[in-house]
Amino acid sequence: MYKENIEVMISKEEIAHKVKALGEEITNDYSGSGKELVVIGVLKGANVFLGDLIRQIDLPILVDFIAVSSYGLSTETSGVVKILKDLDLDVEGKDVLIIEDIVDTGLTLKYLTENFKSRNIASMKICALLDKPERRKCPIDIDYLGFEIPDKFVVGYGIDYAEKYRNLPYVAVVKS
Ligand SMILES: O=P(O)(O)OC[C@H]1O[C@H](OP(=O)(O)OP(=O)(O)O)[C@H](O)[C@@H]1O
Ligand code: HPA
Ligand SMILES: [Mg+2]
Repeated sequence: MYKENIEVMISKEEIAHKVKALGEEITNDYSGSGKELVVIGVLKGANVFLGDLIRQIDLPILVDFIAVSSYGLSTETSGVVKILKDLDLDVEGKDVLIIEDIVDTGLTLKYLTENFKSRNIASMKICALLDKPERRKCPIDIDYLGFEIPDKFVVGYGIDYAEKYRNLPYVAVVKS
């Protein structure tokens, strides 16, 4: 049974309630901005969160995705080495909202925010479902946050362990 060593941390009902609230907040904040809002999901993990969240955003938005490789802290560099899948859309002059599933060390978002700033965007905000502040290696301002969680390895709702568990409808802890 593939779910024998996991324990639910955040239920699908809690997630749904939070996603609705985040969508309403984002809708209110960007209403009447006059610029196109581009919602960018960070693959693979943010795909589920983005899919639910955009249906709670009642605005004319564009959607795109980006994927980066990361090998964590095993080197002296930022830990994020390259873009595996770049954006399809031109974001110059656009309002960009980055959608992440989880912010851990912050290295992925540090790399991405610096990369997007080099593309002459109009503005950039970050929306993350989960935040693990205890793990942070570089400061990241999260504008729209779902849940702050302790330093535990989580899976589900798009988030994986060795590419497994992304399909779980809730966020769970992998029991050691
Ligand atoms: O804050 P950080 O320490 O950078 O960690 C957070 C990032 O790591 C995970 O993605 P991963 O690179 O494992 O790829 P995936 O989204 O395809 O699972 C997660 O989905 C975040 O994108
Ligand atoms: N789970 C899965 N992937 C991750 C996590 C986590 O808790 N933190 C950073 N990447
Ligand atoms: Mg990811």
